[in-house]
Amino acid sequence: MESSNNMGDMPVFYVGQHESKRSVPVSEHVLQQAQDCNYDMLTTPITTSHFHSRVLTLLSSYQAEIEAGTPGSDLPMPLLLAVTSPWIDLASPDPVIASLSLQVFNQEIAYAAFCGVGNVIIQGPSLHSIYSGQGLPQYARAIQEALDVGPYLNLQVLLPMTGDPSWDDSSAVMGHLGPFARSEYLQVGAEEQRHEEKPTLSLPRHLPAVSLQSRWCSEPLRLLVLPGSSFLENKLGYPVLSKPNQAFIARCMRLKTPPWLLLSDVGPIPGLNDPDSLVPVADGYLSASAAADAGDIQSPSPTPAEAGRQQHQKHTSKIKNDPTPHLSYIRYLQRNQPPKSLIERFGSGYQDYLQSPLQPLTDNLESITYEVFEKDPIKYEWYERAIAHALRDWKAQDKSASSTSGAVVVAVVGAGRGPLVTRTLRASETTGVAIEAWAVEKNPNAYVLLQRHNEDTWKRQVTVVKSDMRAWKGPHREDGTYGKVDILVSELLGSFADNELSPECLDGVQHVLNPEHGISIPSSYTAHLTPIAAPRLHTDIIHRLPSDPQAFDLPYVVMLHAIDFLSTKAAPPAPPQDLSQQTKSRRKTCPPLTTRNNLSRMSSRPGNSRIRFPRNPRAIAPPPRGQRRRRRWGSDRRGWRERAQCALLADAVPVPAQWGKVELSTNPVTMESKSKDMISWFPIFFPLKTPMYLPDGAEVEVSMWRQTDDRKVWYEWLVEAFVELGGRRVRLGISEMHSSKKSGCLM
Ligand SMILES: C[S@@+](CC[C@H](N)C(=O)[O-])C[C@H]1O[C@@H](n2cnc3c(N)ncnc32)[C@H](O)[C@@H]1O
Repeated sequence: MESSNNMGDMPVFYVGQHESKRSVPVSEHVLQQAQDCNYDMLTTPITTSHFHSRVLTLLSSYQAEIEAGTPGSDLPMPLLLAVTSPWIDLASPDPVIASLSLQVFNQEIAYAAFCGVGNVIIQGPSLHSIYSGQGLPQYARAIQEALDVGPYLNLQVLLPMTGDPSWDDSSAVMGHLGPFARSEYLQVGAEEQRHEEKPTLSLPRHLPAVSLQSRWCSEPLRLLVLPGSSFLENKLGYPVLSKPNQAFIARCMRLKTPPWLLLSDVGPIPGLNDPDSLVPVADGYLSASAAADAGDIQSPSPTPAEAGRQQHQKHTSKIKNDPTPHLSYIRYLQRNQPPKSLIERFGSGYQDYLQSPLQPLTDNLESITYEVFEKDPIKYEWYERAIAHALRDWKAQDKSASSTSGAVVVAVVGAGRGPLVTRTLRASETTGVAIEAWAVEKNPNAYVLLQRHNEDTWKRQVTVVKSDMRAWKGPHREDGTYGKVDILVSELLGSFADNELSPECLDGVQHVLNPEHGISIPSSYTAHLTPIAAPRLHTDIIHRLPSDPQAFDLPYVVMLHAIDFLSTKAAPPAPPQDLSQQTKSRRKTCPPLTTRNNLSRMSSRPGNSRIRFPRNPRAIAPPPRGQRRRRRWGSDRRGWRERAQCALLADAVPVPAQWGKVELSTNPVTMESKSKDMISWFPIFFPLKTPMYLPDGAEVEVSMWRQTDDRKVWYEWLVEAFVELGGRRVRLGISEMHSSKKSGCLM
């Protein structure tokens, strides 16, 4: 499809067409017509209506036989030589219906596999079986069996977006086997509920709460079904989607693997009866009025009669010239997606991509890695501001400097290829405060570049030292003594504040700091932690297990994307921090936390931390070093009676560094306001081998240890879940103890 936009920066929509009662077999001609209309995919039923009638006849004669006499347990089940459809009920509590459905299903799968079909869409379990749990295991078993029958098939299970039957827009499938289940197998109340069950699933006309939408975005969503009933009509009678539905689609389309869109029951493929007719291509170029939002999005979903009337009106309205108005609208949405942001463009290859944390202390980074760091459009700018701020303060407060010349001594420790040195020199120039600049780097290859920069760019204003900062004695003076440093600039903040071992490194260089006025930039930093659901990441790690049995015992650096925050309750504001205290110590224990997203702060000090995620978040003072800290969080109430999928413990960190008023943050709650577009750090993700299921409102308690021995540093983590029952706190589950000792960071 041509476009005036740069399509490389736009999400791509793959749109298919589905007719639940497709009468015409999908021939080459049909495919050709669909392609001409600008559809990317087409569904084809594996069964025919003739087959469906045969199964129903078979079932009724079998049931008549049962009524006529008592069937022996050895009576053979109806034998089927057939294929399947959405009218089977794999999760039926009635063994006859379940068995019949399974036979039909297996035939369908086997035939699809034989035909070499790649993707099979399977009706999910009914809402009743989801709610009651009845039949779900046998449904899961059937899917497992299907995977064995067709190991190369992609099975796509259709599920309702919400468990509330009022959201469910679909009409009951004629001849569905479910209602034939015998009453003795149904749980009390199930019969009454069953008429509400809608065996199709789709984007409802009115979306559920944002928290539930987020949950779906964290799932491996492959297909988004847009039934005709999810569309509204605007003033001109054109089908359009409500604003929330547009927003949800836009959000899904920005996922690393965006789902395909399936337009369901929005009319037939046009022009099939007239091979010579010219079918207009749905290219998405709609007039503003044709694509204008509908005014009344509160109107209920149409009844079948309403839907029929609407269908009729469509044919008589202005849109009759567009035989595929729904497709035209979706293509219009595609054309009008906002271009990708800076972070989306930079991070497109990194989204949900698990990486082992770098170890810049043991490994010598390559030039290309430094190059990636240096692409950050914010970090270096903010450092320069902070350094300028510190220099101005120095002058304003008339503090004595550590150099013999009176210049303020600034040392960049861990200088890499030198971007912070350049920024330091620039800050000195703009503030007019003279400095004596030092650059310390242990990577011998980066050291070569630093020397070259000093010759070519910095006009020999910098003294470059090749040394581990822990072994550096400070600025070497002509008389053979070692001086002190006034401002120590470092950038050793890993994803969890210290996976680059900044505590160890910075502890080892503290002795060079001017004891009276010396300051560190950053002056402090804080790690945050929050429980998340990340089913895609979990699956990814499972796939690594055959080649890496320790795959669950490793924290991963990852640009989190398709995840869901499990606790998003508001918490009381944090008490003010004493920044003057923080200027001397770069690692204050964290203040009590509280943010909109309940990200819990952790100190990056070595030692143990125990964090609970409370039902009603409370501020809790940090404990003395080495002791446990307790915090709790509650999982959100989502109005979804099922349990939350899994509580993978979580990252997060963003390590906000703070100098004066300058802060960097990768905390999702504050990053926009503090350092929008910063791309330097991704969070770290602590996986759980066995995901924990959390009912609404459960409490998650996290214990985390930062362990060290003489050689390395590693983490250990464990998660517990609790619920309150009759006023008592009951443990629901506990994870394995995970430990990254085997792949710890070498000191
Ligand atoms: C994350 S990189 C930052 C580099 C540079 N400041 C930048 O922003 O591009 C950290 C640097 O610190 C260096 N480094 C790490 N530990 C060190 C240590 N103990 N002594 C000296 N340099 C160290 C690494 O070699 C690496 O060049």
